[in-house]
Amino acid sequence: MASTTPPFVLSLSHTRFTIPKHHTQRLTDCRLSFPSMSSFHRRSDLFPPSRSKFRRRSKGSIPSAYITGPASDPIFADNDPKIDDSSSPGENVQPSNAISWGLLWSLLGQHKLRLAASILTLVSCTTCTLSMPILSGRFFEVLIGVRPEPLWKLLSKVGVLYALEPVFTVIFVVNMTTIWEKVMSNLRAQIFQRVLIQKVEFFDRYKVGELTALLTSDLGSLKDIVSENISRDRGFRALSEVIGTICILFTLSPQLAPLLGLLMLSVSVLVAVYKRSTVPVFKAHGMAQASIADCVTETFSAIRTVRSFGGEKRQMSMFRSQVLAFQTSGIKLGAFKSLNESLTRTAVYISLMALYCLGGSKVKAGELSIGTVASFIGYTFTLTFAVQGLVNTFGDLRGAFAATERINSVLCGVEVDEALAYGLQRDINRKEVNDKNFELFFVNGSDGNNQSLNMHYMSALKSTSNLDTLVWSGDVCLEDVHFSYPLRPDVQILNGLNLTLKCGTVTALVGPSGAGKSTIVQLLARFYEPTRGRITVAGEDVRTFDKSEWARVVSIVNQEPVLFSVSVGENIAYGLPDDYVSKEDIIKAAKAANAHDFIISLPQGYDTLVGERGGLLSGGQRQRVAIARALLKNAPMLILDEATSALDAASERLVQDALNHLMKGRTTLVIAHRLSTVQNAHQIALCSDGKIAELGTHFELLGKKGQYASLVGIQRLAFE
Ligand SMILES: Nc1ncnc2c1ncn2[C@@H]1O[C@H](COP(=O)(O)OP(=O)(O)OP(=O)(O)O)[C@@H](O)[C@H]1O
Repeated sequence: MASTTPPFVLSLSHTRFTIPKHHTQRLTDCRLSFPSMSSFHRRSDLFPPSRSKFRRRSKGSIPSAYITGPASDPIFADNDPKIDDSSSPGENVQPSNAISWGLLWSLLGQHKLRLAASILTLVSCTTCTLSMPILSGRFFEVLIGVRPEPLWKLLSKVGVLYALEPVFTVIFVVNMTTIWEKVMSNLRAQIFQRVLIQKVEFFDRYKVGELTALLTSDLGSLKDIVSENISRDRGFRALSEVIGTICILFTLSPQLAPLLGLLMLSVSVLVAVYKRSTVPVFKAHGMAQASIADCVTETFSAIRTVRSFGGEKRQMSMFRSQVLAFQTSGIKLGAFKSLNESLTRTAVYISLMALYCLGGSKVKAGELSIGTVASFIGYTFTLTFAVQGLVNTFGDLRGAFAATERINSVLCGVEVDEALAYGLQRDINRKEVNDKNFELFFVNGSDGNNQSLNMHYMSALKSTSNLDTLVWSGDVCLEDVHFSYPLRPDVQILNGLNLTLKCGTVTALVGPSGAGKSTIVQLLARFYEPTRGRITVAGEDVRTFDKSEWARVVSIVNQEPVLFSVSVGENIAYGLPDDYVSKEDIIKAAKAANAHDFIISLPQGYDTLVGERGGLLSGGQRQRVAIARALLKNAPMLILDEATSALDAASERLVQDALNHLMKGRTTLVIAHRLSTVQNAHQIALCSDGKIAELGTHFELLGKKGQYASLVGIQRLAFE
């Protein structure tokens, strides 16, 4: 389909941009962080739109289109996921846990050598520790002359143990810390990725603060389970000491050991029963903490609104109640913890008393040597600390389990956006990708924890058509589209909507507030999928393309473009987040977006930081940076959702100029309340009651004297 310049587009034929002949490797060196301007390199191509160059995947690369059902000429890799034709995406998907034992094992499995070293050193330092009471007993026996061993020999053995124990401890702690830090980094990356690939409705459901808490405090308590439990009296060491001590006690005195063993068993049962009752307290504490984070995030992200309404006192009072709730749950938690410790101590004191009474009488009766009782006393103390430490560890474990359950309940898996996850996983798996950027997201032996979810998405691959080509050359059609938002399934927003966005032309979408215009944008952007009907491009259902591929062919500029808190240049370069972008290309894009002049007048030019969400720039400046970003992206389809409505007349003119440039030759959908701004569009669609009620050019619709004509009349009156 031929591309035509809309009549209202200012002629910019004098502006021409060179198209670099070569294509640089896409994704070869993915730039996930934002390098400074000086490190930007050449990108593959640049605006203006040219259908002769398609910078995306070359033929023969990984296929990107799939359909369910039989395929005439399927081109797919053996390891592409398939489902039988009867099941649709999402059907029969078993919720899978974000954190599972399997995943933890795979992550730990990457550190086999270190694990082996840890186990060896754990056994060694426990052996040292547990040998000491035996030597102490012998020491007393040597002193009172019942043991014929030279004192210097005994002392040198003690000296060697004292020297070795700290060395083994250091090796054990260093190895355990290293393993767990690495495992946690992997896990954090996995969870981040898992959140990132959720469907958009997931983000409608959960607040940013809740999601932040998952990745910070909840994963933090999982991290603490090892970092806080590698000291002598905690965790594995405590466990090995308890087991070792009980074994030694049985060897030393089969008569005394059962009593102490029984006492230990009682302690464990008591503690276990007690701990079961504390799970809700841990959960409540975690949730109270998440609420605080939530309140803080909400307050500071809306600080201007808070200021403008004088809402400080209200926010303070909200914060106060969250903090008090956290405090109450913390105190309750503390009480449970301390009670737990006291219980342990009391039980161990009882065992010591039992030892004094029983052991003492056996020594008097000549059935037990004094050295053995002395060793027993030493072991009872070892047990005291070890059992106490174990109970603390169980407490931490409870917290970690509660946190894991929270993470798993939020990320239960059924809301994963498979069309996104699948494409992303394949991009990451591609050989060209710089592995260093993604190594944290890999788990040995599997593609992370999303593999099974993706197995339900697609069946057979139909074509490898270049999506870029399709969008540059074909119409985009909404066919009998029905839609209701997942969080409000009863409210039908679109009701059999049909609309064709002709290739290379401008379609304006107008209509009363709440009619569903922005919803159409969200569907075109594939933030949501239609509940019935379909969206096609050049006749192909868009659902047959993975979403990351789709994202590359659609640019959206809306009323409130979001900038990242990096430099202006880096924000523009975000148009091609996977590519290196040269400074010249950025400047070229900025010039075309009427942004260059204001950018160079900023203190550090293109390196000037724009502040959080671009707050250090004016609305018009933000808008032009967003347009430059879209120009750099050079996507064949463009969506302008009220892109100029928040601007004053001067800014609007500059932005409109830039937009006209951007729209040239692209399939464009413009949403505007001010009808004067869209009257030159190739076609105007009036959306009402979830359908397109009227369609035609400005004059055709005026001639119909329908809803559009009356809207124009109302706006004209308002203007006059
Ligand atoms: N994420 C969401 N979840 C549930 N309902 C939503 C969501 N977003 C929008 N809606 C609802 O969908 C309906 C259509 O909203 P939409 O934003 O598409 O209208 P619009 O025509 O763009 O309105 P306006 O011109 O005022 O921007 C509204 O009733 C709105 O409340």
